[in-house]
Amino acid sequence: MVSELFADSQWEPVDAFDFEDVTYHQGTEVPAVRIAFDRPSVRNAFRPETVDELYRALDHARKQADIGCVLLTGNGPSSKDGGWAFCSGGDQSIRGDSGYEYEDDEEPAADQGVGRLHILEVQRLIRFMPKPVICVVPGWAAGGGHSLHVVCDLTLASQEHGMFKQTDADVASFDGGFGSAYLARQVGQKKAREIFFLGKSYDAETAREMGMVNEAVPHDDLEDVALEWADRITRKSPMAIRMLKYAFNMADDGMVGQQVFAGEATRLGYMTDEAAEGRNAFNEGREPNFRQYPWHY
Ligand SMILES: CC(C)(COP(=O)(O)OP(=O)(O)OC[C@H]1O[C@@H](n2cnc3c(N)ncnc32)[C@H](O)[C@@H]1OP(=O)(O)O)[C@@H](O)C(=O)NCCC(=O)NCCSC(=O)CCC(=O)c1ccccc1C(=O)O
Repeated sequence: MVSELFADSQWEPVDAFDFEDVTYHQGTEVPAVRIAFDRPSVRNAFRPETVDELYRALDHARKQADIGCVLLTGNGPSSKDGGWAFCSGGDQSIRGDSGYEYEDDEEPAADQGVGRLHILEVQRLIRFMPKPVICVVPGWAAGGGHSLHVVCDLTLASQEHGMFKQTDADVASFDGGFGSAYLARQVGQKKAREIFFLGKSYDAETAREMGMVNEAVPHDDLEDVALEWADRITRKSPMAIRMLKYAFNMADDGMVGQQVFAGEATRLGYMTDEAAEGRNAFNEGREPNFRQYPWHY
């Protein structure tokens, strides 16, 4: 069993990968993928191997032209105590003095003498990928897991088990990027500071009222609703959804946000006759005739 909430008939495994710490499935009817942390006995805490696999799955999903939406979730419940989690952040049991350490000494990064903090690369991948990522929270979203939910485009949470808690300051960690600054955009400065400084736990309904969760839904319906949302999104114009995501990002992402948005605008520009005229004129060694194109207003 992948997870108690997993609907077998809706998904098939993505065969290209043989992951240990995450599961990766593609929709049978909806053009979406489901990527899930698969370490329920430690509340889906991530170790460097988990982050590598997560990155590879997300990057694969990013490049699939027939996939329009990513569901990011956590498998469960824990066979030890029945507890549910989306993700409880970095696995503290393998945290070294400068970051999280690989168990396998053969890993190229393992012999460089510093631990890994590359969950931030995953955050950037989620932020910049040209399709919505929905965080599906069946239990705890804590520490770096809380930050991951913050950076996702949308968050759906289990009414009964969804719990949100920022523990970074308890373990001397601090997400000074999206996990805090973008959170403040969602819930406001006072609440964001409360979440980090006090480290209180918030249930799904409270998190929704605060503005960091889109909807709290009955636990048993959580993945069905997530798939319905993915179905709804993927019936819309891919170009419009992509441009909207980048437009939403741009206000907070500075020149990088502008660059990402402008890159997509350039792609759209390249698709015009006007752009073809510029290219053809150069290749044919002649002056471009741009006078044939209107100055739109
Ligand atoms: C999530 C909890 C609140 C859940 O509480 P509860 O339901 O009571 O379960 P427990 O009994 O505590 O846990 C069950 C079981 O799981 C183990 N476990 C849970 N979380 C972790 C973890 N993060 N690492 C290792 N193990 C974990 C726990 O020990 C139990 O094991 P048993 O053997 O059964 O006893 C609660 O579990 C909790 O508070 N967990 C810790 C949350 C936490 O502090 N996470 C780390 C925050 S720091 C971080 O995530 C760094 C992320 C990062 O890489 C980063 C890097 C650079 C900049 C920023 C960041 C960033 O912060 O994002």
